[in-house]
Amino acid sequence: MFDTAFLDIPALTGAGGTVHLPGSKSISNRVLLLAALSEGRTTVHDLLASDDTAVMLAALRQLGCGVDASGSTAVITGLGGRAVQQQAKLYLGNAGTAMRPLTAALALLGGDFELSGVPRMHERPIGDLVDALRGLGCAIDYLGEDGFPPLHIRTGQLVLDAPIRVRGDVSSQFLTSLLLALPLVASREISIEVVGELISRPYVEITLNLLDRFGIAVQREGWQRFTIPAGSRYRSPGDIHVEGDASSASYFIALGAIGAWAEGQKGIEIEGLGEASIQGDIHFIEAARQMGARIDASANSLRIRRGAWPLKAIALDCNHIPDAAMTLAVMALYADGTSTLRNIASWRVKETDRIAAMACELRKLGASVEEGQDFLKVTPPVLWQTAPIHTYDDHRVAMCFSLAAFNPARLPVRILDPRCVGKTFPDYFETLFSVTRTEPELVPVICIDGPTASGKGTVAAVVAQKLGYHFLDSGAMYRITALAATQAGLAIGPAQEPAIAALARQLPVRFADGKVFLGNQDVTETIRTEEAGMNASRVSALPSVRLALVDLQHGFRQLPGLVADGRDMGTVIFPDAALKIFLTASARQRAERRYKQLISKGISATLGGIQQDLEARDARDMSRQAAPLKPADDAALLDNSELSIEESVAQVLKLWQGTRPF
Ligand SMILES: Nc1ncnc2c1ncn2[C@@H]1O[C@H](COP(=O)(O)OP(=O)(O)OP(=O)(O)O)[C@@H](O)[C@H]1O
Ligand SMILES: Nc1ccn([C@@H]2O[C@H](COP(=O)(O)O)[C@@H](O)[C@H]2O)c(=O)n1
Repeated sequence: MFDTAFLDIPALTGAGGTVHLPGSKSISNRVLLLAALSEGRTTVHDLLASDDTAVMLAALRQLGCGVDASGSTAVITGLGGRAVQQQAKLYLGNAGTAMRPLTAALALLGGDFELSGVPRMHERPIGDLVDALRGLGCAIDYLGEDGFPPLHIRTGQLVLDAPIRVRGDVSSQFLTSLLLALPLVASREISIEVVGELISRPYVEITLNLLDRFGIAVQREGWQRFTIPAGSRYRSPGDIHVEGDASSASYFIALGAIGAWAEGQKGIEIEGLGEASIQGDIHFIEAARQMGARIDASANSLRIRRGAWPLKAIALDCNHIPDAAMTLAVMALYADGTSTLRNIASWRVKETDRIAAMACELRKLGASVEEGQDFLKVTPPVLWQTAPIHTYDDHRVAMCFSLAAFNPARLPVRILDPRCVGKTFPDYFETLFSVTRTEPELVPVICIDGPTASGKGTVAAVVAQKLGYHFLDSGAMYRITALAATQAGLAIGPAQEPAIAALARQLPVRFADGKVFLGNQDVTETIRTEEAGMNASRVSALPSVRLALVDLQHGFRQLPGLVADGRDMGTVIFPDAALKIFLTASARQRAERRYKQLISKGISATLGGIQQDLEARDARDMSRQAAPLKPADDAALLDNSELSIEESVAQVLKLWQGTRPF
């Protein structure tokens, strides 16, 4: 997951590859609750591991439920219809799929519970559900504003002899919550009557489908009346599989429709989700087809390719695909006219006011947008612009706007707070980058060159981490080559140059979990000695060795960007880098830093000896024929003798920001 303040996505030019989707959020949290209410153990496979499921699992644990979760599998030992803990304070983040059903279940079970969430959760209405539950005799108080969480639930006096009435036109989750919870008290037949037009019906269909899997056969009369038969009891199915998230699929379906693919590629393939899905958002494929996407669908997989281009503008009632429809709003940027998305009033009470949010952010890109209480009209930009995209702690806003990176103006897109995708798709951006491509020159590179122990590696690694970029420690390549040569019995010098270059071309180097491997050998520490540095300096003076390592270094230039440190990053390897820094410090300072570094590792050294060594190494690096150490003509010079690491990093980031179009 990108845990950075922002993520800059370079302009993207193509898409192709296979996507494995995370499990559906809607199914995951419903299944967890049903498993918790059932007797016995349920093994949930392919469970979504995300912020929303994490809060549900934590709440179930607090209620005394057995939870053994690891990766995408969770074994739930159910409560069998009663909360073991009669008292708990549950924090439910921004997970509507946890807040609403748990409110209903705990109100019916009775006890003393407080349910709260993030500030936005306290702005999301729950009054219609509370009214319906109060009508049954449940005791629920508002701890803040009336109609909104946080809530205090106590034991009430249930009266179940009349049909329960609930509004269906604000959120279908109120009906879903009652349907999931009422079997707890179904000693007699219980009916629910929906007041108003029921929205987001496909989500209610998911609920009915899953209730059926857990032994509850709800009878339905149209979309107005639902009856839970007398004597209904939750029965664990034992094992249950969660299908891939259809709403999350929408970004990759759009990607297939927008991104041209290379000759011979099959477009975007999505596995684990197809026409047999029980999720309403699977109908997004029909909308995408209307816009021009070519989609081949089987029961459990989808293949998407670009069809009509530009996409065709649409006018669509999106009530049946409320979440995935946000993706259409961004696809509309690539359409041949104005697209209208209607019947989307429910967007206003989601993680954020999504109509307002989408309108505001689409305008930043240059689109003309008309916004109504329940519709959005999007006309593509005449002139594309770029600006930081605010994401409102809403995972879908963040994921949708990544698609703007295909803009014809080839502008990068900045997504603020990319971590918010953790709600449903923690690895969204990694997955995106694994199936997109761009021209190498569009992948930004920051080069930090300079003499030994100036702090290049330290600063470069922190800058890379703050930007979510890849990191190339090019010095390690020479250190490893020198080690490989020594291990092969080759004397480091011109006589063995062809043999060492041959070794370098095939160097079996691997970087994993902060470690460096030469073949299967962990050489992380071995290459860090002063002797290894000196050998690296000698080997790096051999021109054909340098040449042999060029492709390996170019290979690090991957989406979304690269920070590379070394001696010739800006002058030779990445001459087109967007930012080049030449980082220096006085020889005395550098010797002191290296001295402290070695002493802290338990390696004995003298300050004088170190200063002599590093000056000798710098002299050789600067005087060699091939790619000598020197600032690139367009490099910014940064002397950090008097700067801390944090100050050096801040300086680099400031210079970097100066190169960005945001
Ligand atoms: N202001 C500073 N900026 C960067 N590093 C600093 C600073 N002050 C102290 N250091 C320390 O200096 C030491 C040397 O830094 P680092 O290894 O990053 O240098 P380098 O230039 O990459 O060296 P080499 O070229 O030998 O790999 C580290 O222990 C680092 O923590
Ligand atoms: N781009 C580079 C990087 C390093 N070298 C040589 O390798 C030696 C070790 O580098 P460290 O950054 O790990 O200290 C260095 O002294 C250089 O001789 C290089 O030539 N080009």
